[in-house]
Amino acid sequence: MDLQAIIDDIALTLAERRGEGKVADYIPELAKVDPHQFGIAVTTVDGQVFTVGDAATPFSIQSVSKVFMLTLALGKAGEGIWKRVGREPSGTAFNSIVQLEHEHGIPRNPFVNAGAIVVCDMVLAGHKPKEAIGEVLRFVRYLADDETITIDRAVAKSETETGFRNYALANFMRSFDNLHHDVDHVLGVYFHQCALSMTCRQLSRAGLFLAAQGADPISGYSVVSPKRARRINALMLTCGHYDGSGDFAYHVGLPGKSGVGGGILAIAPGKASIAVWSPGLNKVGNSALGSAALEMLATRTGWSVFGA
Ligand SMILES: NC(=O)CC[C@H](N)C(=O)O
Repeated sequence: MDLQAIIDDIALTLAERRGEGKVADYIPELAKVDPHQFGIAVTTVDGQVFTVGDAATPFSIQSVSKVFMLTLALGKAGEGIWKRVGREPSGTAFNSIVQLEHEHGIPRNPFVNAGAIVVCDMVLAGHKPKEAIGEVLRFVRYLADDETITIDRAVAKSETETGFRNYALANFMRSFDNLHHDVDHVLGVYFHQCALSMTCRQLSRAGLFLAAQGADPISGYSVVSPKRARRINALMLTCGHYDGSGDFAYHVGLPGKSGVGGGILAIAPGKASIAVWSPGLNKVGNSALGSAALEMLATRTGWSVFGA
């Protein structure tokens, strides 16, 4: 299979649709991003990397970071985390507050904002916010084997100034005792993790352990157990695209996690880790062209967890 030819052709086919969708303008800093950008990076489990388009341009990974935070929290607190956050698809928007009241401050899953905020609270345990942010950055640099990855302070500041809904979610959960630290501290960690700035190439490399039973096939280091990798993939498949998760599974058939920066990390277990980026979002807040590109890639490679 000629992966380079496949992604070259996908980029060419989608060229005329560049700019489709709407950038996430509720975060002022993200509203400035040129919507015509588009990139794909595929890192295979045997260590080859294929890229096309703007795969070397850093972008705000936003909620894709929730996969790495969940991995960290599971490492720290183990399966005990599931007492404070669920594992079911939400069927609601990523920043929805309605379910939280019915479900007594326990978010549906770790990938909606409320769930990710609880996960931040877990990672914060025993740390000052700065140390927790440092831990996240170190972890992602380690996974991507790239010390140049940074957090975009302007994006973190922009969200701190305008993240009213996230403050509402956090305060609400605090009232149910499902946050154990200061709301400002927890959100400080949350906004900085969302502001991680990475290229498609770095992101696909960072996700590779999930395609390889939890061990980095390039360095040989174990990141998580095979069972844990399988479970994180299961959550990405069922919850990684919010109320678009069913649609993504139907069209792409791979575990995936999206972010409002327009990035998507998709995992083809046993095959490859794929990052796509295009800032224009569809109605549910997932990259419009990124989703289309992944559907084409999954179709042409036969990479689907539901059979070729
Ligand atoms: N879906 C997303 O990427 C949302 C993340 C964003 N930082 C927010 O909290 O709204």
